[in-house]
Amino acid sequence: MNRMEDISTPRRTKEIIARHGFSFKKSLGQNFLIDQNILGKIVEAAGLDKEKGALEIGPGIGALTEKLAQMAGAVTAVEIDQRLIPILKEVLEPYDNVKVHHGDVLKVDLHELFRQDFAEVGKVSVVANLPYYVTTPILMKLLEEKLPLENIVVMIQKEVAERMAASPGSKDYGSLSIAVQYYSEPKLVCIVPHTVFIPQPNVESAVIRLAVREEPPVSVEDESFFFEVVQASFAQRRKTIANNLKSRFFAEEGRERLEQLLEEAGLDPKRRGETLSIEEYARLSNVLYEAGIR
Ligand SMILES: C[S@@+](CC[C@H](N)C(=O)[O-])C[C@H]1O[C@@H](n2cnc3c(N)ncnc32)[C@H](O)[C@@H]1O
Repeated sequence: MNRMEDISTPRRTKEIIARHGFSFKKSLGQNFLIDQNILGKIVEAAGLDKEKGALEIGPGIGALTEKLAQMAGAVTAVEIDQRLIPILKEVLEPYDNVKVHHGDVLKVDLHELFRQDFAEVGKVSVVANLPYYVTTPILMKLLEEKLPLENIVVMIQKEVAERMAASPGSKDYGSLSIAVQYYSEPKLVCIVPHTVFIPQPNVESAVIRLAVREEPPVSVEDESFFFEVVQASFAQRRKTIANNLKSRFFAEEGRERLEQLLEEAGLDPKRRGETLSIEEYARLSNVLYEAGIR
């Protein structure tokens, strides 16, 4: 076999897997990419160059890592499956700008990792074909920890991508849309067919790009209270905001006080959580917070 053939070609992927006797673990969300076109779209969406860094979560056998190594100045990949570490070492050997760490990304100190691995580069992107069983915790960790990121380009389950990018009033709009949009500007890059993976997943996939904001789009008195108000407002989607907030915050204060505060925030108590914009949630949480509601 020609050693220069890309890791992601179906032939080379199958050869690497067979030679190492690797078996896929469904529980780790192992669906490897075997399509040059999709890999190209993912890498292009991140806008990498040799001055920039890329953090990959879950490199698998290195299909995407190889493309990142060709485009970025420094690449760091975190892989949970110990069995993949020697394979990655072997296949990525031609690239001297790649570091592979064994670990669970949810437990890794990412600020420390950034200090160690990205000291020499400017902006950093997260680029990954994420394990679908932990997509939301991984993305929320990346966003909440306020890492110095330019953007996050990830392949995820299509429904989750649609929820992240949804606007008020749509059926997909919910607390995940608001959390993601508080920290970033999401944009769907493309929908991806099952055929680009081995093994093929049972769900549809999409690539999404989150342009990380330097500042949130709204000013809130208390971030965690803001997110609590959002969560509470969507607790039961069919209920009005007044009814949802009543159950969560106004057990003692009473309905009248709640309606007074909603009016102060300029909100009709009969509206449902899915119709409120992020600005309206900010106004609402600030009014409640200043009134001493917790
Ligand atoms: C969908 S596969 C993507 C593999 C490869 N990047 C590709 O596109 O072919 C997800 C990868 O994430 C790894 N993984 C799963 N959970 C992880 C975690 N908590 N931390 C780090 N890696 C994880 C899996 O072992 C697997 O290699």
